Amino acid sequence: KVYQSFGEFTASSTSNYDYILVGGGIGGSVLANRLTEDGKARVLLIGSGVLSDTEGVLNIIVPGLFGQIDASKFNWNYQTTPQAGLNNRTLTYSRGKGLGGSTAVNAMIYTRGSKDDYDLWGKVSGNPKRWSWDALYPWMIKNERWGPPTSNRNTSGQYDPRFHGYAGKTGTSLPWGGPSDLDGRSLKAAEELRAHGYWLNLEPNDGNSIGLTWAQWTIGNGERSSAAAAYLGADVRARKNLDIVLGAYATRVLPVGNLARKPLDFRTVELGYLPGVSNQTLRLTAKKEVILTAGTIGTPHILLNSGIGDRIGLAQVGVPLWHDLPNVGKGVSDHRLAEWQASRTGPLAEFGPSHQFLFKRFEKGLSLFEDYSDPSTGPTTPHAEVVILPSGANVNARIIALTPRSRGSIKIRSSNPFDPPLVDTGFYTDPFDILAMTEAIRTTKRFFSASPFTSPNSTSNGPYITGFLGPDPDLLVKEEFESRIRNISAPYWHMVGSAAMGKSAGESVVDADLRVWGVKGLRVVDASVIPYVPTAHTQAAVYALAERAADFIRKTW
Ligand SMILES: Cc1cc2nc3c(=O)[nH]c(=O)nc-3n(C[C@H](O)[C@H](O)[C@H](O)COP(=O)(O)OP(=O)(O)OC[C@H]3O[C@@H](n4cnc5c(N)ncnc54)[C@H](O)[C@@H]3O)c2cc1C
Repeated sequence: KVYQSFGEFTASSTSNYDYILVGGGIGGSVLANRLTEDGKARVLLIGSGVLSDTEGVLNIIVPGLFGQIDASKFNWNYQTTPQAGLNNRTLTYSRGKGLGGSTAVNAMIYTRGSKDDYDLWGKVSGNPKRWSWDALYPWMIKNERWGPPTSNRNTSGQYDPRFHGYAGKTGTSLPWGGPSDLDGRSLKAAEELRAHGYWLNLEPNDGNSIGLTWAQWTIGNGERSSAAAAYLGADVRARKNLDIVLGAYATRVLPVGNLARKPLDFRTVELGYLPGVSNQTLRLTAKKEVILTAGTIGTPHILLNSGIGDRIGLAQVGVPLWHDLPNVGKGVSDHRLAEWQASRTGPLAEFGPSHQFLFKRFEKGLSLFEDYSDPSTGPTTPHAEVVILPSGANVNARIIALTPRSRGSIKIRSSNPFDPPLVDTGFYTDPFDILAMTEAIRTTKRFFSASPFTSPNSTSNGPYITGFLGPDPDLLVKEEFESRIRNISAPYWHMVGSAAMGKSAGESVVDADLRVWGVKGLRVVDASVIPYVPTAHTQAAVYALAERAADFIRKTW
């Protein structure tokens, strides 16, 4: 049953659930579906925020209306702390609030990342049989339902059908339109620059994403395939063993049973409304376990509010300590994005999403590697991504530095669980990262300097690219260039690692089974357990992780 309000739920609730899932994003939606599909376990999924059902909301469903989603309803709109690395700017940090979580508001780009990214999870967790590219690949396939774009255009030569799933839940497809004039030039430019490490990569999602690729999207049958749309359809909502409560906010998890006996057993969840609505709270205890699925910001926020975290940090804000776990909320990593533009001539006909992305690995001899070790996870891993986006008279390049060394944190500001957390992205606090962004911009500049863009005959009016508008590291003095980069850089909302998996409590928050170290009854299944940000947009990795986790959680019980 779906309870549309917390009030409706509190009137009839019982503690009759095997699993309580806290947060309705990817982790919550996937687990709610998979843990109830055999009809045996009873599951409660706690949706979040207020008015959180995303079903039937046109601006969410129609991919082209992405820019018009009501952020006041469906986004937490966290504010970061002033960022020293961004000239002390404070930024809004987006996280989805409705059912489907961030997949209801995200940009729908479908990229899995590199084989080496996933193999690192295996190394740091000590369990490569569970966490590695090869171990997770079947779960990527299980998640995916690939289909043609609704324009039914010819897409041959734009992907490799061997690397996709066709019977899963999340709809994926190539872009509706294309190839455009710009796409054709990009293909020729990649070919021309082969000796410099650019080429066409037929399939970006086969474990090696390096090259110019056709964009893939989590769009199925022309609609956004959010986690809620894909995993919580009418048939799933109708299951007798699944309850979904919307408009509830998890404040804390609490221990049950003998509080003098360690490890403490954290199977109780405390729920409330967001402040200003009601003071009513409700406590529910799961029979088997509580699974935090509240995302990279929500999950450490709940853990810290519960007294699970760094004892010194908790004492500073007056939260009683239940369990000292120093790494909660620490060591988060995220991509930084710079918008860079070139002006263009030629047809302006198509305004819409990008058709192509460029993933580039930096060449070995670059001077930045003389001073800094390479943080990339291995040879299949790119350092930079360029989302190529025609926009009126310009070509926008969304440039993403994919291998950050800087780390940020999620902390709590007070002992009031309703207070928003302190979100510190830590951008550009490690000097490598600004050099990496500089190189990423040079990568973009070189690409757009290829003859298909710049030769006098490339369009009837002259060159297609007529000039670079973005800050140019080869024209500006270093200080000015870097200051401009710090002014224009923004997060790409791919934060992970705030409750990272690892081999011990001294270095991580959860074990390879995603159980919180040192306590019982509590697991985390969301982006916060991913130890280092993959060199990709993160949703595909979280879907694979959640599918994998659903399977072993079910088998454990
Ligand atoms: C604006 C934006 C654009 C993005 N674009 C892309 C993209 O194009 N491609 C891509 O691959 N990735 C993209 N991402 C990232 C991707 O969507 C996330 O990595 C992914 O959704 C993370 O999944 P999650 O389950 O960990 O958390 P989320 O999807 O964030 O879900 C967490 C859920 O928990 C709920 N919650 C939090 N706190 C509480 C609480 N106290 N009580 C109850 N519920 C709570 C939240 O409301 C939310 O529903 C984007 C993200 C954003 C925000």
